[in-house]
Amino acid sequence: MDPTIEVRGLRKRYRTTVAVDGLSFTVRAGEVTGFVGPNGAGKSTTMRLILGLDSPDEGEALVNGHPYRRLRTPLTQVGALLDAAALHPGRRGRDHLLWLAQSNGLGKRRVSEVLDQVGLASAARRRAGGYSLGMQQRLGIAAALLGDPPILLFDEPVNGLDPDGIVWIRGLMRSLAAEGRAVLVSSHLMGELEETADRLVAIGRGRVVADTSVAELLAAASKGRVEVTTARRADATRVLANAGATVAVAGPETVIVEGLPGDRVSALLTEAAIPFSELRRHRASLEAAYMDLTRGAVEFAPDAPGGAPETEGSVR
Ligand SMILES: Nc1ncnc2c1ncn2[C@@H]1O[C@H](COP(=O)(O)OP(=O)(O)OP(=O)(O)O)[C@@H](O)[C@H]1O
Repeated sequence: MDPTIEVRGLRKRYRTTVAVDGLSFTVRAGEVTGFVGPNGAGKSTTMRLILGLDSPDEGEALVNGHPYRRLRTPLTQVGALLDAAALHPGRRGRDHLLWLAQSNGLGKRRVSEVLDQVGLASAARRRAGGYSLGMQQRLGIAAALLGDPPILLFDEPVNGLDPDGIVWIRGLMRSLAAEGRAVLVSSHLMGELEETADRLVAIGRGRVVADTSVAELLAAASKGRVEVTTARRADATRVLANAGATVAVAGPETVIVEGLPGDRVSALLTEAAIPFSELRRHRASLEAAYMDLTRGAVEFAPDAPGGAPETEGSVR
Protein backbone atom coordinates (compact mmCIF):
# COMPACT_ATOMS: atom_id res chain seq x y z
CA MET A 1 0.00 0.00 0.00
CA ASP A 2 1.27 3.48 -0.82
CA PRO A 3 1.95 5.60 2.26
CA THR A 4 -0.85 8.00 3.06
CA ILE A 5 -2.43 10.12 5.72
CA GLU A 6 -6.22 10.06 5.75
CA VAL A 7 -8.13 12.60 7.76
CA ARG A 8 -11.85 11.89 8.03
CA GLY A 9 -14.42 14.16 9.64
CA LEU A 10 -11.95 15.38 12.25
CA ARG A 11 -13.37 17.71 14.87
CA LYS A 12 -11.72 19.20 17.95
CA ARG A 13 -13.02 21.78 20.37
CA TYR A 14 -11.10 23.50 23.18
CA ARG A 15 -13.62 24.99 25.61
CA THR A 16 -15.37 27.62 23.47
CA THR A 17 -13.02 27.38 20.47
CA VAL A 18 -13.74 24.92 17.68
CA ALA A 19 -10.15 24.45 16.44
CA VAL A 20 -10.95 21.79 13.82
CA ASP A 21 -14.46 21.62 12.43
CA GLY A 22 -15.05 18.43 10.43
CA LEU A 23 -11.86 18.21 8.34
CA SER A 24 -11.40 15.54 5.68
CA PHE A 25 -8.45 15.26 3.29
CA THR A 26 -5.82 12.80 2.07
CA VAL A 27 -2.06 13.18 1.81
CA ARG A 28 -0.75 10.97 -0.99
CA ALA A 29 2.55 9.27 -1.63
CA GLY A 30 4.99 10.95 -3.99
CA GLU A 31 3.54 14.42 -3.43
CA VAL A 32 4.23 17.44 -1.28
CA THR A 33 0.88 18.54 0.11
CA GLY A 34 0.88 22.12 1.36
CA PHE A 35 -1.36 22.61 4.39
CA VAL A 36 -2.16 26.29 4.43
CA GLY A 37 -4.33 28.70 6.31
CA PRO A 38 -4.11 31.88 8.35
CA ASN A 39 -2.94 31.96 11.97
CA GLY A 40 -5.34 30.06 14.18
CA ALA A 41 -6.96 28.17 11.27
CA GLY A 42 -6.31 24.80 12.92
CA LYS A 43 -3.17 23.50 11.15
CA SER A 44 -1.13 22.64 14.24
CA THR A 45 -4.14 21.10 15.96
CA THR A 46 -4.74 18.86 12.94
CA MET A 47 -1.09 17.78 12.92
CA ARG A 48 -1.21 17.01 16.64
CA LEU A 49 -4.36 14.93 16.08
CA ILE A 50 -2.67 13.01 13.22
CA LEU A 51 0.27 12.30 15.55
CA GLY A 52 -1.92 11.15 18.42
CA LEU A 53 -0.73 14.00 20.66
CA ASP A 54 -4.32 15.00 21.19
CA SER A 55 -7.62 13.11 20.79
CA PRO A 56 -10.35 14.22 18.39
CA ASP A 57 -13.91 14.76 19.59
CA GLU A 58 -15.13 13.24 16.32
CA GLY A 59 -13.61 11.64 13.24
CA GLU A 60 -10.26 9.95 12.81
CA ALA A 61 -6.80 10.45 11.35
CA LEU A 62 -5.11 7.38 9.90
CA VAL A 63 -1.42 6.95 9.16
CA ASN A 64 -0.90 4.11 6.71
CA GLY A 65 -4.39 2.92 7.57
CA HIS A 66 -3.93 2.99 11.35
CA PRO A 67 -4.34 5.54 14.12
CA TYR A 68 -0.86 6.82 15.10
CA ARG A 69 -1.10 5.42 18.62
CA ARG A 70 -1.41 1.89 17.23
CA LEU A 71 1.82 2.10 15.19
CA ARG A 72 4.49 -0.22 16.64
CA THR A 73 7.64 1.65 15.59
CA PRO A 74 6.18 5.08 14.80
CA LEU A 75 9.49 6.75 13.88
CA THR A 76 9.94 4.31 10.98
CA GLN A 77 6.44 5.06 9.67
CA VAL A 78 5.98 8.77 10.15
CA GLY A 79 8.47 11.54 10.95
CA ALA A 80 7.36 14.91 12.21
CA LEU A 81 8.71 18.36 12.95
CA LEU A 82 6.24 20.20 15.15
CA ASP A 83 7.90 22.52 17.65
CA ALA A 84 11.62 22.68 16.87
CA ALA A 85 12.33 24.66 20.04
CA ALA A 86 11.01 21.84 22.23
CA LEU A 87 14.50 20.56 23.05
CA HIS A 88 16.35 19.84 26.27
CA PRO A 89 18.75 22.84 26.30
CA GLY A 90 21.51 20.95 28.12
CA ARG A 91 21.50 18.00 25.75
CA ARG A 92 23.92 17.88 22.83
CA GLY A 93 22.34 17.67 19.37
CA ARG A 94 23.82 14.26 18.67
CA ASP A 95 22.73 12.89 22.07
CA HIS A 96 19.17 14.09 21.43
CA LEU A 97 19.10 12.00 18.25
CA LEU A 98 20.88 9.02 19.87
CA TRP A 99 18.26 8.95 22.59
CA LEU A 100 15.46 9.02 20.00
CA ALA A 101 17.15 6.36 17.88
CA GLN A 102 17.67 4.06 20.83
CA SER A 103 14.05 4.32 21.94
CA ASN A 104 12.98 3.23 18.45
CA GLY A 105 15.51 0.45 17.96
CA LEU A 106 17.61 2.40 15.42
CA GLY A 107 21.40 2.27 15.20
CA LYS A 108 24.03 4.98 15.78
CA ARG A 109 25.03 5.03 12.13
CA ARG A 110 21.63 6.41 11.18
CA VAL A 111 22.20 9.33 13.58
CA SER A 112 25.40 10.28 11.74
CA GLU A 113 23.63 9.97 8.39
CA VAL A 114 20.80 12.33 9.27
CA LEU A 115 23.20 14.83 10.88
CA ASP A 116 25.08 14.93 7.56
CA GLN A 117 21.84 15.15 5.60
CA VAL A 118 20.68 18.26 7.47
CA GLY A 119 24.13 19.90 7.55
CA LEU A 120 24.48 19.76 11.32
CA ALA A 121 27.39 17.31 11.68
CA SER A 122 29.93 19.95 12.76
CA ALA A 123 27.61 21.31 15.48
CA ALA A 124 26.36 17.94 16.68
CA ARG A 125 28.46 17.95 19.87
CA ARG A 126 27.25 21.38 20.97
CA ARG A 127 24.44 21.74 23.48
CA ALA A 128 21.02 22.38 21.89
CA GLY A 129 20.46 25.35 24.22
CA GLY A 130 23.09 27.26 22.22
CA TYR A 131 21.56 26.46 18.84
CA SER A 132 20.08 29.20 16.66
CA LEU A 133 16.45 28.81 15.63
CA GLY A 134 17.63 27.60 12.20
CA MET A 135 19.88 24.96 13.81
CA GLN A 136 17.00 23.83 16.01
CA GLN A 137 14.88 23.46 12.87
CA ARG A 138 17.60 21.34 11.26
CA LEU A 139 17.88 19.15 14.35
CA GLY A 140 14.09 18.71 14.37
CA ILE A 141 14.20 17.72 10.71
CA ALA A 142 17.03 15.26 11.44
CA ALA A 143 14.82 13.69 14.11
CA ALA A 144 11.93 13.43 11.65
CA LEU A 145 14.16 11.68 9.10
CA LEU A 146 15.78 9.34 11.62
CA GLY A 147 13.56 6.32 11.02
CA ASP A 148 13.64 6.80 7.22
CA PRO A 149 9.81 7.07 7.31
CA PRO A 150 7.59 7.01 4.21
CA ILE A 151 5.41 9.79 5.66
CA LEU A 152 6.62 13.17 6.88
CA LEU A 153 4.86 16.08 8.57
CA PHE A 154 6.49 19.47 8.90
CA ASP A 155 4.76 22.29 10.79
CA GLU A 156 6.07 25.67 9.50
CA PRO A 157 9.56 24.23 8.77
CA VAL A 158 10.92 27.43 7.22
CA ASN A 159 10.60 29.45 10.44
CA GLY A 160 14.00 30.73 11.49
CA LEU A 161 15.86 29.52 8.41
CA ASP A 162 18.06 31.91 6.43
CA PRO A 163 17.69 32.13 2.61
CA ASP A 164 20.15 29.27 2.07
CA GLY A 165 18.22 27.20 4.58
CA ILE A 166 14.93 27.95 2.82
CA VAL A 167 16.32 26.83 -0.53
CA TRP A 168 17.71 23.72 1.16
CA ILE A 169 14.41 22.78 2.77
CA ARG A 170 12.50 23.26 -0.49
CA GLY A 171 14.92 20.88 -2.19
CA LEU A 172 14.64 18.42 0.67
CA MET A 173 10.81 18.34 0.49
CA ARG A 174 10.90 17.84 -3.27
CA SER A 175 13.42 15.03 -3.03
CA LEU A 176 11.51 13.29 -0.23
CA ALA A 177 8.38 13.32 -2.42
CA ALA A 178 10.39 12.20 -5.46
CA GLU A 179 11.49 9.17 -3.41
CA GLY A 180 7.79 8.27 -3.14
CA ARG A 181 7.15 9.60 0.34
CA ALA A 182 4.00 11.43 1.42
CA VAL A 183 4.94 14.90 2.69
CA LEU A 184 2.57 17.27 4.53
CA VAL A 185 3.96 20.74 5.15
CA SER A 186 2.10 23.57 6.82
CA SER A 187 2.60 27.25 6.23
CA HIS A 188 0.74 30.52 6.53
CA LEU A 189 2.94 32.00 3.75
CA MET A 190 2.03 31.01 0.22
CA GLY A 191 5.28 32.11 -1.38
CA GLU A 192 7.03 29.35 0.56
CA LEU A 193 4.96 26.68 -1.11
CA GLU A 194 4.82 28.01 -4.67
CA GLU A 195 7.82 25.98 -5.80
CA THR A 196 7.41 23.15 -3.33
CA ALA A 197 3.85 21.87 -3.13
CA ASP A 198 2.06 19.67 -5.67
CA ARG A 199 -1.24 19.91 -3.87
CA LEU A 200 -2.78 22.38 -1.48
CA VAL A 201 -5.22 21.78 1.32
CA ALA A 202 -6.29 25.24 2.42
CA ILE A 203 -8.19 25.60 5.68
CA GLY A 204 -9.91 28.47 7.41
CA ARG A 205 -11.65 28.38 10.80
CA GLY A 206 -11.08 24.65 11.06
CA ARG A 207 -12.68 23.80 7.71
CA VAL A 208 -11.31 22.86 4.31
CA VAL A 209 -11.59 25.87 1.99
CA ALA A 210 -9.91 24.17 -0.96
CA ASP A 211 -8.28 20.85 -1.78
CA THR A 212 -6.68 21.19 -5.18
CA SER A 213 -3.55 20.70 -7.24
CA VAL A 214 -1.29 23.75 -7.30
CA ALA A 215 -1.25 23.70 -11.12
CA GLU A 216 -5.08 23.73 -11.30
CA LEU A 217 -5.33 26.48 -8.72
CA LEU A 218 -2.83 28.68 -10.56
CA ALA A 219 -4.53 28.04 -13.90
CA ALA A 220 -7.93 28.99 -12.45
CA ALA A 221 -6.54 32.11 -10.79
CA SER A 222 -4.75 33.14 -13.98
CA LYS A 223 -8.22 33.33 -15.68
CA GLY A 224 -6.77 33.04 -19.18
CA ARG A 225 -5.16 36.46 -18.84
CA VAL A 226 -2.29 37.59 -21.04
CA GLU A 227 0.52 40.04 -20.34
CA VAL A 228 1.61 42.54 -22.97
CA THR A 229 4.77 44.66 -22.94
CA THR A 230 4.47 47.85 -24.98
CA ALA A 231 5.95 51.34 -24.83
CA ARG A 232 2.48 52.67 -25.77
CA ARG A 233 0.66 51.36 -22.75
CA ALA A 234 -2.13 53.94 -22.72
CA ASP A 235 -2.96 53.43 -26.42
CA ALA A 236 -2.92 49.66 -26.01
CA THR A 237 -5.20 49.92 -22.97
CA ARG A 238 -7.71 52.05 -24.90
CA VAL A 239 -7.82 49.72 -27.92
CA LEU A 240 -8.15 46.55 -25.83
CA ALA A 241 -10.72 48.03 -23.42
CA ASN A 242 -12.80 49.19 -26.42
CA ALA A 243 -12.79 45.59 -27.62
CA GLY A 244 -14.31 44.48 -24.32
CA ALA A 245 -11.21 43.47 -22.33
CA THR A 246 -10.42 44.38 -18.74
CA VAL A 247 -6.94 45.84 -18.72
CA ALA A 248 -4.80 46.24 -15.60
CA VAL A 249 -1.49 48.05 -15.31
CA ALA A 250 1.28 45.74 -14.13
CA GLY A 251 4.39 47.84 -14.77
CA PRO A 252 5.69 50.91 -16.64
CA GLU A 253 5.36 49.09 -19.96
CA THR A 254 3.24 46.09 -19.02
CA VAL A 255 -0.50 45.50 -18.94
CA ILE A 256 -2.52 42.41 -18.01
CA VAL A 257 -5.47 41.73 -20.28
CA GLU A 258 -8.49 39.68 -19.23
CA GLY A 259 -11.39 38.68 -21.45
CA LEU A 260 -9.63 38.34 -24.82
CA PRO A 261 -7.50 35.46 -26.11
CA GLY A 262 -3.84 36.13 -26.90
CA ASP A 263 -4.23 35.91 -30.67
CA ARG A 264 -7.08 38.47 -30.58
CA VAL A 265 -4.97 40.84 -28.45
CA SER A 266 -2.14 40.49 -30.94
CA ALA A 267 -4.46 41.12 -33.91
CA LEU A 268 -6.05 44.22 -32.32
CA LEU A 269 -2.68 45.82 -31.47
CA THR A 270 -1.28 45.05 -34.92
CA GLU A 271 -4.40 46.50 -36.58
CA ALA A 272 -4.02 49.69 -34.52
CA ALA A 273 -0.28 49.86 -35.38
CA ILE A 274 0.70 49.68 -31.70
CA PRO A 275 4.06 47.91 -31.40
CA PHE A 276 4.53 45.43 -28.57
CA SER A 277 7.64 43.49 -27.65
CA GLU A 278 6.14 40.62 -25.70
CA LEU A 279 2.82 38.85 -25.35
CA ARG A 280 2.68 35.95 -22.92
CA ARG A 281 0.27 34.01 -20.77
CA HIS A 282 -0.15 35.63 -17.34
CA ARG A 283 0.67 33.37 -14.40
CA ALA A 284 -1.03 34.36 -11.13
CA SER A 285 1.06 34.03 -8.00
CA LEU A 286 0.06 31.40 -5.49
CA GLU A 287 -0.31 34.22 -2.99
CA ALA A 288 -2.95 35.92 -5.19
CA ALA A 289 -4.72 32.61 -5.86
CA TYR A 290 -4.80 31.89 -2.15
CA MET A 291 -6.16 35.34 -1.31
CA ASP A 292 -9.01 34.70 -3.78
CA LEU A 293 -9.72 31.36 -2.17
CA THR A 294 -9.63 32.32 1.46
CA ARG A 295 -11.32 35.70 1.36
CA GLY A 296 -13.98 35.50 4.06
CA ALA A 297 -12.35 32.59 5.83
CA VAL A 298 -9.57 34.59 7.46
CA GLU A 299 -9.45 34.34 11.22
CA PHE A 300 -7.44 37.50 11.87
CA ALA A 301 -7.64 39.79 8.86
CA PRO A 302 -5.11 42.64 8.70
CA ASP A 303 -6.47 46.21 8.97
CA ALA A 304 -4.98 47.29 5.64
CA PRO A 305 -7.04 46.34 2.59
CA GLY A 306 -5.53 43.31 0.90
CA GLY A 307 -5.97 42.10 -2.64
CA ALA A 308 -3.98 40.87 -5.57
CA PRO A 309 -1.49 43.47 -6.86
CA GLU A 310 -2.36 42.78 -10.48
CA THR A 311 -5.85 44.24 -10.03
CA GLU A 312 -4.43 47.66 -9.15
CA GLY A 313 -4.87 50.37 -11.70
CA SER A 314 -7.49 48.35 -13.50
CA VAL A 315 -9.22 50.13 -16.39
CA ARG A 316 -12.77 48.92 -16.66
N1 LIG B 1 -4.51 23.56 23.68
C1 LIG B 1 -5.38 24.50 23.29
N2 LIG B 1 -6.23 25.05 24.15
C2 LIG B 1 -7.12 26.00 23.76
N3 LIG B 1 -7.23 26.47 22.50
C3 LIG B 1 -6.39 25.97 21.59
C4 LIG B 1 -5.42 24.95 21.91
N4 LIG B 1 -4.73 24.64 20.77
C5 LIG B 1 -5.24 25.42 19.80
N5 LIG B 1 -6.23 26.21 20.28
C6 LIG B 1 -7.03 27.17 19.49
O1 LIG B 1 -7.49 26.50 18.35
C7 LIG B 1 -7.42 27.32 17.18
C8 LIG B 1 -6.54 26.68 16.14
O2 LIG B 1 -5.18 26.74 16.57
P1 LIG B 1 -3.97 26.09 15.75
O3 LIG B 1 -2.73 26.33 16.57
O4 LIG B 1 -4.30 24.70 15.40
O5 LIG B 1 -3.94 26.98 14.43
P2 LIG B 1 -2.80 27.13 13.34
O6 LIG B 1 -3.50 27.12 12.02
O7 LIG B 1 -1.74 26.12 13.56
O8 LIG B 1 -2.25 28.58 13.62
P3 LIG B 1 -0.76 29.19 13.50
O9 LIG B 1 -0.50 29.39 12.03
O10 LIG B 1 -0.90 30.48 14.23
O11 LIG B 1 0.16 28.22 14.15
C9 LIG B 1 -6.91 28.66 17.67
O12 LIG B 1 -8.04 29.50 17.92
C10 LIG B 1 -6.20 28.33 18.96
O13 LIG B 1 -6.21 29.42 19.84
